[in-house]
This record gives sequence, structure tokens and C-alpha cells, in this order.
Amino acid sequence: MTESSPARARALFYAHDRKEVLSGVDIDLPAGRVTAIVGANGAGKTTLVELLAGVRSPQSGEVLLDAPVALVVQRPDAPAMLPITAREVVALGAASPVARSRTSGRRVREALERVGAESLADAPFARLSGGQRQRVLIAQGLAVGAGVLILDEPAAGLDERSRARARAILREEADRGVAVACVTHDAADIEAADRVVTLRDGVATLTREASFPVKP
Ligand SMILES: Nc1ncnc2c1ncn2[C@@H]1O[C@H](COP(=O)(O)OP(=O)(O)OP(=O)(O)O)[C@@H](O)[C@H]1O
Repeated sequence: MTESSPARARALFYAHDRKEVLSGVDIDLPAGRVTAIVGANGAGKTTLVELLAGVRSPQSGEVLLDAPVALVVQRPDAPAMLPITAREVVALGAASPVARSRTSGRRVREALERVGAESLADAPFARLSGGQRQRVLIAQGLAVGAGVLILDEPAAGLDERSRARARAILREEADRGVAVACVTHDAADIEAADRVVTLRDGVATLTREASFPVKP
């Protein structure tokens, strides 16, 4: 089966300071599929998704994008320094040039509802718990409405119910044709993914491809 992959990377090299982390990574993120990106601590998963999302530029190799990318970051403490509400954090996603501004109010509401955080909309982001912040950041990624959605450890800090909800949301996005990628250490996330890409020794290997999407 040929699948279109709106996000691809070829022969990516990246070193932090002089330490080489990625040594020729090839990866495809197919539309309509959930790809789990796995690997040991320090394997370079965050570095890879930052390259795919354009947060960093590769030192050699290329990232090929046919659709905008939304990245849900791993550090929920970052925007906690800003005096803004949960709704405003999500609105930053809806205000992205990718999102259609005319519908941004509705997009923000829908995104908060999908992660079960509508009651947190007016709370200062800094006062939320780690898990609540994580849900709001997932909502921010949803509000972008991008063709590629990449999440860096979305399950971190979430309780089991919220993890299951996050998995179901990723499946819904894939069913809408979005190319979804999820950095994870969570066994249930890996089981629920269609494809698993393992990063080890600076290279990426596709280690499993399910024939059919696995419903959570
Ligand atoms: N800004 C930075 N400056 C220097 N070294 C860094 C920087 N960011 C990451 N590294 C190093 O690069 C390597 C890969 O880090 P990265 O965060 O990409 O790994 P990871 O697979 O996401 O790890 P984890 O599972 O622990 O989140 C690690 O050895 C890390 O210490």
C-alpha cells in the first residue's frame, strides 16, 4: 500500500555541541496513521521532532513537508512563566497562520472540550497542575488544525483516564487524515500506534507496521 507522507526526513544529522545525536535519520510520517517514536532516554527523540517541526534546522540532511506541522512540546513549564490563561494558551495555536482565524474562537472551545479542559479555560496557566497543563498543550496542538501533528511525550504527567483520552484523540486526528507522530515511553501508546519507529545509535528503524489501525 502506498501512502502519502506529508512529513519526511532524509539523512538527518544533528549534534548538540559536539555530541552527535542523529547520524543519518530517515523517517516518513504517513497521513492517516499514528506513528510512535520510541527509544531510550537521550536517544534523540526530542531533537528529531524539533527538526521535523522546524524548531531546529538540520546540520545536514533535509526535512520535506507538504503540510504545516503542529508540535505539542514536552516542557509544560515553559509557558507557565507567562501570565496567561489556559484559553489564551490554546488560542496561540488557533491564531497560528495555519489555523483559520475566522473560526478561532470555536476552534479554541472545541479543542478544550476534546481534552476535557473546558472548565479550566479561564484559569491562569501557571496555576494548573502538570497534567492539566499537558492537556491544555494538547488542545493548543489540536487548535492549529495542521496536517501533521507531533506530540513529545503527551502522556507525561497524565493519569490513566487522561492517557486513554489522549490516545483516542490521536486516533481521531489520524482518522481525519492527519499524520500523527507521538514520542512515547508508554506501552499502551505503542500498542495503539499503527507504526513504531525506534531511534537507536543515531538512526531510525521502522520496527512495526500494523495492517489496520489499532483502535484504543
Ligand atoms: N540543548 C541541548 N544542549 C546540549 N545537549 C543537548 C541539548 N538537548 C539535548 N541534548 C543532548 O542530546 C541528547 C538527545 O537528547 P533528546 O532530548 O533529543 O533525547 P530524547 O530521546 O528525547 O530523551 P528523553 O527520552 O530523555 O526525553 C541527550 O544526550 C541530551 O543530553
